[in-house]
Amino acid sequence: MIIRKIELKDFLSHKDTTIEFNGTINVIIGHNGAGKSSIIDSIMFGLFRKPLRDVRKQEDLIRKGSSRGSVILTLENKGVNYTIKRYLQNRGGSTEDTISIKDQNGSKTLGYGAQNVTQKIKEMLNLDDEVLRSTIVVGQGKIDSVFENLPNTIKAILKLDKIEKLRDSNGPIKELIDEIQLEIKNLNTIEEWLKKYIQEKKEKEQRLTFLKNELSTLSKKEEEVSKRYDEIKKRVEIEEEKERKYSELNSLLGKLNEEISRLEKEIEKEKGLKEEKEKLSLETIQLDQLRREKEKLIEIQNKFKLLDSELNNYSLLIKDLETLKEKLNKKKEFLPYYNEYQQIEEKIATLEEKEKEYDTLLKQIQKLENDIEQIKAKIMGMGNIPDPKKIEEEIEKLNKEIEEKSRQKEDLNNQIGEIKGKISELNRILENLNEVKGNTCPVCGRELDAHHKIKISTEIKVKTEELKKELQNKLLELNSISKLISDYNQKINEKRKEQQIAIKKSSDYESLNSRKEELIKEREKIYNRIEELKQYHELYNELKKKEKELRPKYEEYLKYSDVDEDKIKEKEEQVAKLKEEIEKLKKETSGYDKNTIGEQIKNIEKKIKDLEEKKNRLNEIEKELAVIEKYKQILVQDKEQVVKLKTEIENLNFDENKLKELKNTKDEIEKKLNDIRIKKGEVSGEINAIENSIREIDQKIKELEGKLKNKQTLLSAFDKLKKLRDELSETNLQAYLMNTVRNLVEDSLNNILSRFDLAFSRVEVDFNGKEGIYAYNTSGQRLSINQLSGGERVSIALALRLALAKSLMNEVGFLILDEPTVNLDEYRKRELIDIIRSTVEVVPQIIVVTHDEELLQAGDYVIKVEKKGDSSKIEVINVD
Ligand SMILES: Nc1ncnc2c1ncn2[C@@H]1O[C@H](COP(=O)(O)OP(=O)(O)OP(=O)(O)O)[C@@H](O)[C@H]1O
Repeated sequence: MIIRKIELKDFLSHKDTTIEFNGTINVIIGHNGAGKSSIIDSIMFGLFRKPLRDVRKQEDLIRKGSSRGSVILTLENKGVNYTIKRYLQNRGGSTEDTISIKDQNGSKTLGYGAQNVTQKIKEMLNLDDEVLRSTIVVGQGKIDSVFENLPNTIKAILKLDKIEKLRDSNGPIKELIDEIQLEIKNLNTIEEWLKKYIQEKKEKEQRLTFLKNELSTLSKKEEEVSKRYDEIKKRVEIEEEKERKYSELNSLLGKLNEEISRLEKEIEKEKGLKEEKEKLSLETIQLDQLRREKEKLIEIQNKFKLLDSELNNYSLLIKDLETLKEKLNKKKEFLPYYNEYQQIEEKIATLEEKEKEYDTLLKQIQKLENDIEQIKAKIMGMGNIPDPKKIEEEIEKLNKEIEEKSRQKEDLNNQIGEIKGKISELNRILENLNEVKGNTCPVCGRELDAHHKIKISTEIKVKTEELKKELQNKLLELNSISKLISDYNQKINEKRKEQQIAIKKSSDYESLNSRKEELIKEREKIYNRIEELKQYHELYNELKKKEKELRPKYEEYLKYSDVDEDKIKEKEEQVAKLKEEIEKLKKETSGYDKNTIGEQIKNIEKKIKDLEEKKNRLNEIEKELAVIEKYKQILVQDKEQVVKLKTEIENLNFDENKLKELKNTKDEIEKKLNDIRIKKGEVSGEINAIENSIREIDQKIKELEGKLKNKQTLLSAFDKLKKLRDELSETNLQAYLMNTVRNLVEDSLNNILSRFDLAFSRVEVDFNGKEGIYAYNTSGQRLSINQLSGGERVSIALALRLALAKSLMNEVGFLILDEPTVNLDEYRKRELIDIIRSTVEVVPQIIVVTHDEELLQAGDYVIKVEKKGDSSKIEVINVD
């Protein structure tokens, strides 16, 4: 396992640093305080959350000014990367640490949380931070601290503490021994119990035999008594059956005698009932007669009622007849008016059409007059309409003016162009004149002297001024003409608008006028038709007047129009029929008094009611007599039955005393049988209980015997464990292991030292000696570590750390050294450089932190650390 990369965020002096360890010997170089050791701290923090330096609390590792920090450490083992993320937060913030693996199959988280991650790393490296600090992570100036407590370091690497814990007096082996001892003690007690149970079983079996004998004697007795009991029981049952029958027949006999005396009492009533029947039959003979009488009287009473109503109807009919006759007279009186009215109506109907037309025409005339008046008003409202042609002429005139002015404008533009051309020509001459080198006049071609130059120049300037003035005037003129043209255009626009309005107005005027003419023509036509219709209209009015006058008489006639001679005749017939009817009723009711007939009916009804009650009683008596007749027959049968029952009772021959005697004997035998059975039950119960108890004892014996089977095994386990505990003691297995390791480390150490070019023949590891390590010089003298020079000590210490790493810490592939050259002179330093170079053969990766530039010679990958402001920065330097 080597360190591939470390990424720091706000960790100690590092704000944001990423370092890759790409060399075999990676040298981290920088001035004091640059932030080098912080990198080692971060590696240790990444591995175990414990920096190399002492900090009061973990928050002190966060870069000042920041509230959180983090370290991401990447380790590599045979092409597989492990990434450990550790977080620091102020005030208890929480972000979980993680460890994840990344190989060709992708990445996977192996653990969450600070403790889990640390545990995982311990398992991967197979050691903890303590061991790492005492061996391959070396703090500033602490290379030779490895000599201190070497045996303990090795014990920690070998995890001998775990063996010690195994055999501890509270440890698991001792615990097991105690448990087994206790178990054996328990088994001894069980053995005693077993003996007791066997004895108990024996006693119970003896008692069981005795009880079984007794049970068989009792069973025989029971059989014999039971037989006797069955016999007597049968006899009792026969007598009891007789007893039952005897009492049944007696009770029947009693019931029959009771019935006979009840029937005889009922039959006695017969005579009285017959006499009553006779009497009532005589009395009720009149009932039908009375009923017929009553019906007759009711009929007469109804006829009286009908007569009253018919008399009333008669007087009403007579009244109706008179009214009809009066109406017929009136009808005749108003008939001529009615006929006249009818004729007028017919005439009006023939005129109705024309009258309607007349009316409509009058309305149309009214509307036409209105429309004509409105059109006239509109025409008046239009006022004078200008002539569009005249306006067109004015526009023509204006267009001509514009043409004229445009021509003038064009002339002026030409003139202005000319003047401008002249001015620029003169300017050009003037410029040329100033620049002329030779002595020929550019204007006239004559000799050009200074005087001539001045003269020409003055002339040109005068001329230019004149031209400019002229140009000014022309421009003014051009301006005023342009203004005139735009005024004319403005006027033309206005005239065009006027012209459009005039055209619209005159077209409106035309259409209104023609509409007016049309309406006047139509009005004339209608006037003519009205004239034609006037005579009919007047006739119509006259007829209407007459119709109105006749209307009341016509309506009076209508009131009686439905009356005629037939109706009167019909009424008269009705009167005659009713009169006949009345006469008939009077005849039928004669001889009766209308006022007393009601009273007569009531009296008869009372009598009928009385007789009906008697009739009911007569019916009841007849029913009772029929029942008595039946009773007589039953009585005869019952008496025959009594004789039969008495013979049957006699034949039974039942004796009550005999039954009593038999019952007593049966009770005695039954008691005896019960006593035997109770005794038998008791004996069986005891037998059962004893058998159960024997079964339970057998079960217990079996269980105890099962438990005792282990006793031998436990005894031998007890001996073995005791022996094992002895074997694991410091003087046995641990001593053996330490000795083996000692040999291993010693061989490895000598092997490494042989490459360091030191003047020792051999180095010895001795855990018993005070110093732990001894060196033999070439003369064979044994020297303790304290007797060696500082440089020699550093060499041996480094070799020892490497030897431990190589022989005992296979999983770790790196060595970290912080400022290893402190306290070394120049010569030793150079030696150390050689040694570090040689260590590469032992450990695949070395990380050295130093401020000493000389150490650069040892490295094949150099990382420079600098403090810039408050923050550390790193830079990879090419060593060459
Ligand atoms: N929590 C912190 N935040 C910011 N800076 C810190 C913090 N703790 C310590 N420092 C500073 O970090 C700097 C680097 O310390 P570091 O021990 O890594 O230096 P170095 O390069 O190993 O120096 P030296 O060779 O002197 O040991 C020091 O200047 C120290 O003051």
